[in-house]
Amino acid sequence: MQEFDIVVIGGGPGGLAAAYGLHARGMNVAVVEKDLWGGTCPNRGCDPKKILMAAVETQGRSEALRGHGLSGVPQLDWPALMAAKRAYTEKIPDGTHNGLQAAGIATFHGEASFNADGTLTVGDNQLNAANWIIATGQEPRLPQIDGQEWLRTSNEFLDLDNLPEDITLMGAGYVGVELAAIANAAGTQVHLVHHSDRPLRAFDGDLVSDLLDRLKANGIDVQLNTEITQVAPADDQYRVATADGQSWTTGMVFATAGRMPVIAGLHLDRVDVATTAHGIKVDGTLRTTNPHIFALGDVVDRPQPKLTPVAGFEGRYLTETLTTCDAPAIKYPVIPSVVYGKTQLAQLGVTTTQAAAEPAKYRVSDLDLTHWYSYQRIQDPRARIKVVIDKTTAHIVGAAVLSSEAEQVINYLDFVIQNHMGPADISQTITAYPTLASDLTYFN
Ligand SMILES: Cc1cc2nc3c(=O)[nH]c(=O)nc-3n(C[C@H](O)[C@H](O)[C@H](O)COP(=O)(O)OP(=O)(O)OC[C@H]3O[C@@H](n4cnc5c(N)ncnc54)[C@H](O)[C@@H]3O)c2cc1C
Ligand SMILES: NC(=O)c1ccc[n+]([C@@H]2O[C@H](COP(=O)([O-])OP(=O)(O)OC[C@H]3O[C@@H](n4cnc5c(N)ncnc54)[C@H](O)[C@@H]3O)[C@@H](O)[C@H]2O)c1
Repeated sequence: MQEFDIVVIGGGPGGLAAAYGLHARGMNVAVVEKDLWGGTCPNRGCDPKKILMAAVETQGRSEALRGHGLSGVPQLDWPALMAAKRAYTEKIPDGTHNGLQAAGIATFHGEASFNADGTLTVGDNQLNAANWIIATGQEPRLPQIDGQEWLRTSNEFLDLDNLPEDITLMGAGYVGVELAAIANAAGTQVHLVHHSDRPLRAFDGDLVSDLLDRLKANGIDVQLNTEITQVAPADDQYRVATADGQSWTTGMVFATAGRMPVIAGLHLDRVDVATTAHGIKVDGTLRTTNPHIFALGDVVDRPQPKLTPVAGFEGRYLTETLTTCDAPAIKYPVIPSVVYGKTQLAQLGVTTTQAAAEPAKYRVSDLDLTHWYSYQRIQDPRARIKVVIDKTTAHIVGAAVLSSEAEQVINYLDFVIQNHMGPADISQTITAYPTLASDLTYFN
């Protein structure tokens, strides 16, 4: 039996933030990882996706300027792009593992599973700890359809040697919309199929509608209110059938219908850790129903979006709380979410839906930015922002942004909101002109 102060299960961004923080505070820490050191984000999530997106964004910017000073459109070279992605991702697992070892954090590779006496088995190793942190993340959910075994996921998409000429994506959430944008830019015919009339529910409805219009304008076959019921092999392709009687042949079908918590192999029932369909139940201090077991990151059932910076924030929170007495409950700052692509959709703080429900408290200004100088300069085909302002304080408290630059604008507004500023405060600052930051003065 090997004894530790803390054992962290899961070597992704959340688990690693906690492990490094607790080790720096003098704790004897071990991390267990069953698959790739570094977890989803750098191996098969945010980072590889954003490497592919660099080519997508550049193509989008060039397309927009065609006839306005540029001619031709750069084409994606998939094998070269995949080589660039792999040059980054292939170093992640060893680099992460070496970093932990160099820091003096114990590492175990294998699937962690709790025993009835509260200890942990990892392969031939038995571990015991004063406290435990579960940071096992999420994995793709495969819808229960006829032919489920033929469905691929984002894991495979982000490592394809060759992209088929035609693909079908089942679900238009974050993953579905982003993979659609990548494949579309690479010249593939994309069918983006969503079962309801309202994808990306957490985002502003008008802006989602604008985004879907952009995807359609780029040639993506967006099908709403469409349920795929069957996928079957057809020669070297697949035949897709829907509940409303449609069918088509496609090169590959990807399940982009959501992700689910990775808890199956942990045997949480043996240590009285309660779960829901959305993940592990925790209280305000990220403590599970077992007082010595904490959970953080994607595997937790909580309303905050499941994103890398949120997992890292929770890791840093546990670093503080597990080394202090009477820690206060976790308090999240505003959390920006971005769906990436040639056109990006971003969201932060009080939503336009919340604002509409409390008209006495909030007002929303809806600005079409398409003809503003910043967007005309780059010929952005669609740019729009909705800013939520608290009527009492005149502070900006929320925003929804659609444009090829939304990721930048939402981060500026993040600082504005964190610093309790409104248009009057912004007008007292001087930013470089003409830039996206100098536009902030006009968002009132
Ligand atoms: C395609 C895609 C794109 C994304 N893009 C973005 C983005 O642009 N921005 C963003 O902020 N977020 C993005 N995300 C989400 C982001 O990847 C996650 O929020 C983040 O990785 C969560 O970190 P985590 O540490 O909670 O879990 P993970 O990173 O999933 O790490 C959990 C680790 O635990 C390990 N594990 C599981 N069970 C066990 C066990 N029993 N024993 C030992 N180890 C175990 C797993 O192998 C895994 O390595 C994306 C996700 C996907 C899938
Ligand atoms: N840019 C980013 O920050 C980014 C990118 C990718 C993933 N993520 C994170 O990963 C999480 C998971 O993303 P996701 O896209 O897998 O899930 P998601 O929940 O965002 O979207 C899945 C969508 O598929 C729909 N769906 C479910 N079953 C379906 C079916 N049978 N047919 C068609 N549609 C169906 C759901 O209604 C949902 O709208 C996100 O919530 C986000 O936190 C973030």
